[in-house]
Amino acid sequence: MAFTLKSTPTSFVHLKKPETNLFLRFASCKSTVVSTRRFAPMAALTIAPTLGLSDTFSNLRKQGKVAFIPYITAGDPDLSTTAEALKVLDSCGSDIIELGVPYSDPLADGPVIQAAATRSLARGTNFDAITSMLKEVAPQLTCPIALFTYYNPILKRGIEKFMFTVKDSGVKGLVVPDVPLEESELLRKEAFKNNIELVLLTTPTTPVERMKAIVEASEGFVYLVSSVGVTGARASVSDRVQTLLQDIKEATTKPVAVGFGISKPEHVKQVARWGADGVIVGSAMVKLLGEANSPEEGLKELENLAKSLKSALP
Ligand SMILES: O=P(O)(O)OC[C@@H](O)[C@@H](O)c1c[nH]c2ccccc12
Repeated sequence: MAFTLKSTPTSFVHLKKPETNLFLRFASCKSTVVSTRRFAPMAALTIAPTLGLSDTFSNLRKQGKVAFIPYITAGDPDLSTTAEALKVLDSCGSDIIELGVPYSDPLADGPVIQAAATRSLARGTNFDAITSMLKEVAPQLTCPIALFTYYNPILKRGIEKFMFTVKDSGVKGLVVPDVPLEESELLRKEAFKNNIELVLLTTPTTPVERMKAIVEASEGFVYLVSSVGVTGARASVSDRVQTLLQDIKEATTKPVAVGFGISKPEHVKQVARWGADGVIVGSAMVKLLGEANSPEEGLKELENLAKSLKSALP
């Protein structure tokens, strides 16, 4: 389904007609004419439907590229800044954006993302406001959104209702870090019914047989948690990631993205060299956005970090 552009988004204009494909990125990063042929007059302004997670990775694999996947917390510092941040991250070349639903008991999160969730909830951010914002913004993005939520908010809303709302908002993927594999069957069924790719996570302490089952069940990509503990920027990425990636790639041809602790260009270079198909960066992004003196300052710093990490990737 092609979307008619309601208004030219600040960050991206994708003009597409059968005989003309003018692909321009007017971005706060920089205006890059990626590829252009003769521009037929009166081209219909349409946004091509966003690809899903798997298709995004297969396109990148064909180009020998590694996915840049930033994570931010919805509603921190506020939802309108989140909407702008999504456009900035998209225009800086993000391949997938992980958008976190703030939760009061984020067990796997370190202090930066916990604080972001607290600030967002204190402002009254809720699931309905997030999905309404996404319904407006997602069609303006070229990269897919993977919604990130803990399991409890899904159960509270009801899996079927939750999944329908997520699909209706234009989201293409879902990351649920604390759903036990044994309980994920219904979630996976509903996700599949709604054409949502449910991403599962494996960790350095996951037994090999369990890792194989997780990898088999995961859709879109496999999330490899790089280190034990909670989220948060680390000084370096554990070199255990190299062997963990090898073990997973012996078990599947599905793309594997690595997260936890990645915050610098040298980190993303290292993880890409080890064979990751994608790198996920959360806390370092969230800190800049949520702890800035103003939303404008936070968006500018977010853009600078996103550009430096993206340019460090093949
Ligand atoms: O923040 P980090 O260390 O860059 O890690 C990514 C992480 O933020 C994101 O993927 C995420 C946010 N909350 C989580 C909870 C569990 C697993 C992953 C996450």
